[in-house]
Amino acid sequence: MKLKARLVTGVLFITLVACGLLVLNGNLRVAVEFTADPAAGQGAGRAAQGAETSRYGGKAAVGPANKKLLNEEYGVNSNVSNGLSAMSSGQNPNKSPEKGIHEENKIVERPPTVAHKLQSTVQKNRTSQKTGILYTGSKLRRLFQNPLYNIPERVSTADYLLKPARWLHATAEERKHIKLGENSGEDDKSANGNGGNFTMGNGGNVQVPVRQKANDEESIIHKHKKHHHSKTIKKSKEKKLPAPTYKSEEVLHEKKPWRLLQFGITRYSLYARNDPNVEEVLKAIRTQEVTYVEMKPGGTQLKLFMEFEDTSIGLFKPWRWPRDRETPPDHFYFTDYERHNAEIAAYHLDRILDFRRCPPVSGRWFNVTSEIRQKSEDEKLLKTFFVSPVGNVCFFGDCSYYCNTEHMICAIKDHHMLEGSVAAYLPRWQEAPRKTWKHPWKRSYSRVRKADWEVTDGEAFCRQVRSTPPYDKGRRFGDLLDLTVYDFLMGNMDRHHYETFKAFGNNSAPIHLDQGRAFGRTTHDEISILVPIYSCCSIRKSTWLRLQLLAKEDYRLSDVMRESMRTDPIAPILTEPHLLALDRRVGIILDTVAKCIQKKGAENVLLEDLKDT
Ligand SMILES: Nc1ncnc2c1ncn2[C@@H]1O[C@H](COP(=O)(O)OP(=O)(O)OP(=O)(O)O)[C@@H](O)[C@H]1O
Ligand SMILES: [Mn+2]
Repeated sequence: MKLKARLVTGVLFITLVACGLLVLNGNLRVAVEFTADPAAGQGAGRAAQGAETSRYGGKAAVGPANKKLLNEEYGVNSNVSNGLSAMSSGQNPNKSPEKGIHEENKIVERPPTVAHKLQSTVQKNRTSQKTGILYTGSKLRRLFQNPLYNIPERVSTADYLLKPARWLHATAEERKHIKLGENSGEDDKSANGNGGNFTMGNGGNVQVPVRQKANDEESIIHKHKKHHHSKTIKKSKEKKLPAPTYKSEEVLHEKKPWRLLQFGITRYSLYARNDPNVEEVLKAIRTQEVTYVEMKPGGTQLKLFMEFEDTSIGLFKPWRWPRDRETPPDHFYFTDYERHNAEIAAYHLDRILDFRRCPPVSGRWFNVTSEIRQKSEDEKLLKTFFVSPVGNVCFFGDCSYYCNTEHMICAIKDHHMLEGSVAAYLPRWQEAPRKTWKHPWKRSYSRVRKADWEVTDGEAFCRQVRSTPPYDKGRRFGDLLDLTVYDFLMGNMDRHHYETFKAFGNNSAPIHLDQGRAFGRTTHDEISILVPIYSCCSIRKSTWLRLQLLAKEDYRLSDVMRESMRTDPIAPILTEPHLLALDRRVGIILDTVAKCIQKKGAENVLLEDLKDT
């Protein structure tokens, strides 16, 4: 009770401070109300409304200053510029690139969550209280301090994915409607504040629910529990392990960064810009003892579930070939090897584009014997281990592609050491079920057949997509274009499906998973990935502005990517030619958009997601 009282007082205090800042800074960028794609939908409108009445929100003070926001204060040209020339234009001496830094203190970020506050001991040791990010390099720092990366996010209680997180963020009144003792994260319609307006499973021929993954995901948990806590888990329950029960005290005492990170998942992103748990989770992935390993069923190539000392789960993908090996030109995208370093680079890119839709991923060296083989009870996996003629420990596992002796995965250092990537795992399926959607511009995955979009007029195909749920309203169409930008930059042709959390219905950000086939070629830019942007002649405004920033010398994408990945335990993650390809591709996107704007006018091309009036 005492703790609860203190918590309420703390939150009230934050609200007061936030409101104070709003009042004091009439021309503040705080005024820009940011809902992920407010342009479009009722859904987003509802979210915004929710945010206004939320105790974190306060009324947005919209001032005339915001109108000048784009061209002056973001440090980008809001007039239509040629992408390649923007890349070489350098900085306008009249507009200080540092402006964002000086004004930093005025900017109200998403307020610290209660989960963050609970972690105060961890935060105390951080070098940067403000951002919670340990960056030393100047360009990345400058980028994240730019106002474009400090647009406040209006997150309301209802926007949090997990029930304990909603409870932590709720007012006393709202808490009455959140029954923590109950299991499912989905059933609590009263608490998610959407008035039953979720259109889950809404029809339309673009969406294709694919496969039930619950069993896959539960399996590691079952086996692990059986192994370590066999007394507490009854056999009869193994088939359908319930989601965790949440008791308020348990929630309040939650200290594990991986769990606190999950509490930060919202309708808009997997983590907040200032969430210190991201770095904490990366640190945990890099240093924690591996306690259990099992093959992840499903998917085409070998992946391992890995459980760590702190009970968190990671998804491991192994080193397959050297970083400078290019995908052979005759290789189909669907037969290409997955690259662990692509998964790591994709996480950094996602974050640098400010999407925050990809779970944190880190590289790590593992001892194949002591940290994989000896930690597994998975017979199917164990029987594939062997020692190669030169004495390296190898295995190949069980999967549909490349799981055979010809494609073995071998230790590449000291006979035992193997590099891999580990992605922080999303909340368990039972707690937060996800829906899988077919990407409308999915490739055919056949050597001979063409996909629909390849044999249909581009504009007509785009119109068809835009008139079909979930792309007809809400934020999803903008998200699809963001995904296009993301995939084009990485050269990822393997985006067949994407996932969202069911609890959010149609109006939520997609989760960026499975980038293992990205970063395959350095000299080739796969223009067909850009087709959605090209044939719809559309892009999200905030993304377009960020790309312009990343095209500038002071924020150059290759430089911030290099810097962002420098601290990874298996750095360098990308070779220089891959980094330089990123800059070239930024130029291509900006050129494509510039041509669209010339043809159709900015108001018809840019999807407004920055309300500035
Ligand atoms: N970090 C994660 N947390 C939770 N689930 C994940 C995570 N990463 C991947 N998954 C789940 O595992 C599935 C398979 O992973 P991934 O797509 O990376 O492997 P894949 O072998 O490329 O699969 P596919 O052949 O289906 O493309 C994903 O579709 C997703 O549902
Ligand atoms: Mn895949």
